Amino acid sequence: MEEIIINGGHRLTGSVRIDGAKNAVLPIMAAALLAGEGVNQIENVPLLADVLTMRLVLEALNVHTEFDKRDRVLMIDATGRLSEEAPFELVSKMRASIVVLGPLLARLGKAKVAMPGGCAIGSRPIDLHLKGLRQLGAKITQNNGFIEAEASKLIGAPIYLDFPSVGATENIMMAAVLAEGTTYIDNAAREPEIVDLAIFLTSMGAKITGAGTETIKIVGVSKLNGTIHPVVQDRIEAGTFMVAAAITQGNVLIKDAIAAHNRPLISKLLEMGVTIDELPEGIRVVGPEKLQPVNVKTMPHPGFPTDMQPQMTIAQLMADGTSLMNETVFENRFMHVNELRRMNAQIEIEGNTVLLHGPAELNGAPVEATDLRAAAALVLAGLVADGETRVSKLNYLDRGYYLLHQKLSQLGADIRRSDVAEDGAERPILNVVGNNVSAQN
Ligand SMILES: CC(=O)N[C@H]1[C@@H](OP(=O)(O)OP(=O)(O)OC[C@H]2O[C@@H](n3ccc(=O)[nH]c3=O)[C@H](O)[C@@H]2O)O[C@H](CO)[C@@H](O)[C@@H]1O
Ligand SMILES: C=C(OP(=O)(O)O)C(=O)O
Repeated sequence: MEEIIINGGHRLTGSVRIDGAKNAVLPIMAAALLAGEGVNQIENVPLLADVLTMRLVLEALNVHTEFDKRDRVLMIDATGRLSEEAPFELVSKMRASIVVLGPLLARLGKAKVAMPGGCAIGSRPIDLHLKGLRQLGAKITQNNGFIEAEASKLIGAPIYLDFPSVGATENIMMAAVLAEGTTYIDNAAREPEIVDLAIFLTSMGAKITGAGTETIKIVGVSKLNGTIHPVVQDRIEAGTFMVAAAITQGNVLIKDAIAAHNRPLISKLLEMGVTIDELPEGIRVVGPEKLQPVNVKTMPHPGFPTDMQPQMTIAQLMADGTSLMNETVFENRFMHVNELRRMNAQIEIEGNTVLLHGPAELNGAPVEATDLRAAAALVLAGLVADGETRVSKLNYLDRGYYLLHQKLSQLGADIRRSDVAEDGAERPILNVVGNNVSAQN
């Protein structure tokens, strides 16, 4: 069983480099399907399990890919004869693979993608994706667990999203870039990853304005070409390190972090008494002796990100008093709470709100991750717990963090990753070469 083993109580100091964003690279990899000519060169690609899964999805669609893991460059050549079917085995492994639906439909006039199903944090329907694609003229049916979409021609249209869904905005954008005429997406998602996707598509030859605002305008073009694109920095990984510094009375420079992408987190950490300096070289975070309690509500961007909610609850637990966390985006994103209770945390759940009673005196314990950000939160809890914490089910962590344990160790945490073999002996699981992982797929 792979575990991260942490002995809490160490101050974090130094600087840390953040990788490219998972939530930007996945739709960008799907958008590469739109290039009928030329090869796409995606740079700053994070070495994550989800990236490897999306690469398999592309290869199942007959796309040729080459991944230079040392330099983090992924070449995607979608100029060959593509298949329209994204298989169940891969889509069921990663919900985000649903974003191949829009580009496949635009490129081939048809697509068959397995229904992604729910996941631990919520039921996560895709009705808004399908409604938008239908408004562009697609005929969509659901048969035997697959979504089948067809359109001899996509035609631009005004589309209003009932909720600013990130995935629906991306799927619709990627279909509309090759549609005839103009599409407006109203109440669009405004996340920085939407902006990065729009930059990528524009560089491929698409005509998009308004990404990052609530109305995105897309004027369809007849073809798109391959381009070169560096993936934007992962604001959630950056935010996770900001919380790590805040709770350990640390002093950490998050290199090249983009403050504008983490405004809601910065604002809440300042309220808690954390010192934050926005410098040309990044964001410096200095944790105080005592954190002040603070109430937080998750919202679509530019609200407080749900992907930082579990990590933020650790800062709230360490604060001097009771804090509230209200989760409004996903209906089941408090699964880390039961594990934290095993570490002696005093937490009450009332509907979609938790009351976190601080300052917690956390005890190290064996705990299990239940989803990606829960895994990160448990690692953070281990940094401030008394004694040894062992976090298992690291497959969740590997979806979104590359060598988190190594980066924390370089900042002074007592943390290691092990694979406990049959004979009980521990051995490192990742074959690390410099800042690279070899033979991971
Ligand atoms: C790969 C990726 O980028 N994942 C991110 C993306 O997920 P994802 O794109 O799945 O998230 P959405 O913004 O679509 O979902 C937000 C809410 O809208 C609901 N909804 C969504 C679509 C739909 O058709 N119908 C519907 O009801 C969902 O169930 C959820 O309650 O944005 C989420 C919200 O910031 C993040 O937590 C995820 O990390
Ligand atoms: C929920 C997340 O991702 P996904 O949408 O890929 O499950 C996340 O990154 O926290």
